[in-house]
Amino acid sequence: MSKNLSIVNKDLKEERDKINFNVEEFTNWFYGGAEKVKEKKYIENYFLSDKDLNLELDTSYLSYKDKYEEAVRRSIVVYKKLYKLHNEMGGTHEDFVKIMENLRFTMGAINPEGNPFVLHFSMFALTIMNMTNDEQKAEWLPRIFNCNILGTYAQTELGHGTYIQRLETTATYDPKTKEFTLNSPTLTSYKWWPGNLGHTVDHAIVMAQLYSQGKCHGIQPFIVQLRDSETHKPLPGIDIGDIGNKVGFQTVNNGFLGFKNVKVPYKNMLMKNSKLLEDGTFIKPKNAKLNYGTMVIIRVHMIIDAACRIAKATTIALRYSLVRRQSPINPNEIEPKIIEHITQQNKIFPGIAKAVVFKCMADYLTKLHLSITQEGNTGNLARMPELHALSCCLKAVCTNEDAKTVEVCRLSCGGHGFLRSAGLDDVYRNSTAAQTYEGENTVMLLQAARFLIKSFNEARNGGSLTEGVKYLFDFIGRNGKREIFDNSINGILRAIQAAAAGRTYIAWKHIEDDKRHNSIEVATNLAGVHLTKAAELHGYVCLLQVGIEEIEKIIRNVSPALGLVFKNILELFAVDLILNKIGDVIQHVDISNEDIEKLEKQMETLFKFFRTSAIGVVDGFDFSDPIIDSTLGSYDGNVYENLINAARKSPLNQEDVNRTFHLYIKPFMKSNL
Ligand SMILES: CCCCC/C=C/C/C=C\C/C=C\CC/C=C/C(=O)SCCNC(=O)CCNC(=O)[C@H](O)C(C)(C)COP(=O)(O)OP(=O)(O)OC[C@H]1O[C@@H](n2cnc3c(N)ncnc32)[C@H](O)[C@@H]1OP(=O)(O)O
Ligand SMILES: Cc1cc2nc3c(=O)[nH]c(=O)nc-3n(C[C@H](O)[C@H](O)[C@H](O)COP(=O)(O)OP(=O)(O)OC[C@H]3O[C@@H](n4cnc5c(N)ncnc54)[C@H](O)[C@@H]3O)c2cc1C
Repeated sequence: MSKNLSIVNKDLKEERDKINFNVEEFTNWFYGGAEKVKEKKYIENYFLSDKDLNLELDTSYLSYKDKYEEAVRRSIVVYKKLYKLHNEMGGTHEDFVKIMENLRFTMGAINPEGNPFVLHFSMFALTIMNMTNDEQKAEWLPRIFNCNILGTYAQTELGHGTYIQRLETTATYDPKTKEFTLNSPTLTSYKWWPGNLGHTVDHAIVMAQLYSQGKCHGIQPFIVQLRDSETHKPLPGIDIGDIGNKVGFQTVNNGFLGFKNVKVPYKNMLMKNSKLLEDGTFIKPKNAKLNYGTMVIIRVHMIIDAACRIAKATTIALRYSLVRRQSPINPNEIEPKIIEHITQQNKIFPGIAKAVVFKCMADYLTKLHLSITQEGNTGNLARMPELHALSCCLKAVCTNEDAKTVEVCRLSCGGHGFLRSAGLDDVYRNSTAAQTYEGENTVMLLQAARFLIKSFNEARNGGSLTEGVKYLFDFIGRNGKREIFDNSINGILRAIQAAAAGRTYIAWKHIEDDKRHNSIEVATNLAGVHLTKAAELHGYVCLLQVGIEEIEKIIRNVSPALGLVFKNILELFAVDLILNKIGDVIQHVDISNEDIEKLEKQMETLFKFFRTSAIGVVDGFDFSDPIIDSTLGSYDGNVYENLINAARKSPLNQEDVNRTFHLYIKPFMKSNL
């Protein structure tokens, strides 16, 4: 960790002196090994030490346009260095991936309001890598990786983001000219939202309804050039621009795009899945949802992003809570560190546990995605629905928890948490954006619920279930009897499983009852609230189940002292979860008031143990000061010095008297109204 060289606040030093495990060992786990930590530090320092970035400039005070221009300038500095480093490292694909993984953190520090090139290296490149045939790969990939072209992923339209079957952009094929003609037939068919589209990129993957031989063949991806390679002027027929100010992501350059008779060559339709013969004959893919593959990959990646945002927010909140003193607990004693207030522990400690469990889930899901993709490459698509359901469910649950936790961290910093310099606002804005992009979270939960209902029917009919939903058998096997609660970690898991299965049953029954008077679709809509609750509970089941399995493995491989910390973290996650979901649990589990009181007591005991480890864990997340970028969360804990120094940098403080005094205030004060 690049630690601040200033003297560490004595309260924080005292906390660190009490840490009873090896923080570095935790860091090595979080980043996947000592070698990876070394790489991360090297890469971080390699980029952040570059004076050309001019990181001294606080971009939050700039205008909208200046912010964008500075973000582009900084990104180019970074990407030039990226290619230099890539060559130095050996220039392999793995080297590139290593740098990009580490840039995830570094880019946030360089462009706190978003990266105007993020889609090029993510959704644009991934779609071309995964949805093209060999010829197309050979044509496009070198140009993408050399940045000779810059691209984005243009799917969402003004009228439709969720129900992508109804996208309106058309691509009509003419076998005589071997070209597609792209059109935006209505205002609502304008592309709207794609990141980096407004003024940055010159190409896009455009999702459009394919028309050939007089028939519509559904949405297909096309590579479309939007701007001239020399002048960057929009090409004929292209109406393009920035969508304007947003809640966050100010420098991501989200854009709009309309087409009027834009010609695209035959070879630009991505042909790995669906195929169009030159004469216009359409050949269906093995599974129509293969064209949704890029969204699945990104949803999987979003779990680690959520874990990192929570890790960052809890690092800020905890460090601040260990140096901030307020309100004596015993009237005659000195004011304690605010972390001594148990409510403050309740705000921050479960968040730290979530970061760890989400990281376990991200690792698990990444491996699952890899194995299901490998199966897919051999033509076996059987597990695609399972992966889709799981990635939708966890994308929703983890980003919802993320936004909630980051906001609680902000509240836990009191007034100072509301300052931009506290560093929580950009984290929150990114968290809340993630609840919407890549599939709105309610919609994602409903997709997961479809899988749950199908699995429930399968279980009722004695069919087979995938591993993650086998708990539905237990529910059906109990035949209406409630699960008996036992206060162990596996007992908590069984209780959450019973709640998830019970809620799935309620939703299923709701649909079955309504089906008598309504279509299945209407009945499903009427059961929507139950369905989303069931999917959410299922997400928690997955998190706890994977958390238990992964943490048991970790405990076997780390020192006993760190093992105890992991055990503590897992229990914190589990007890916090069951207490938060107690209403659902009571409905389906035989749990007494005494059991609940015991859980509440257990939480207090867990807090007591975690009180000494917490600072070690957040230090172990290893966010360097430039990455944490927070007056309240810096390693040295000198929050008051940081706050006043940051305030002094406000543009208003660069002069004693602002011109508005003479222009408006003084005349107003002298006017006697
Ligand atoms: C501190 C460090 C922090 C670092 C953080 C870093 C920062 C982050 C930085 C940047 C982020 C930057 C940019 C964000 C970019 C954002 C991009 C986007 O948002 S792109 C647009 C995304 N759009 C969506 O996600 C659309 C959501 N809608 C859908 O996915 C589908 O329309 C929906 C809802 C799934 C429905 O599809 P539809 O075709 O209508 O399906 P049906 O209802 O007919 O049928 C559903 C059946 O299809 C199955 N299905 C659906 N999808 C899949 C799939 N992908 N795989 C397999 N199967 C699928 C589904 O299960 C149904 O099957 P059954 O009928 O039940 O059998
Ligand atoms: C920051 C950001 C970046 C983005 N980047 C990109 C990008 O790079 N490329 C791109 O193509 N798109 C991008 N998007 C678009 C994004 O993917 C969509 O906004 C998102 O998928 C939600 O779709 P929508 O806007 O149509 O919402 P809507 O579907 O209109 O949602 C509005 C409300 O209707 C509800 N609703 C809709 N359908 C259902 C249903 N079936 N059942 C129950 N409730 C329903 C939703 O739950 C929600 O409450 C971005 C969006 C944001 C905010």
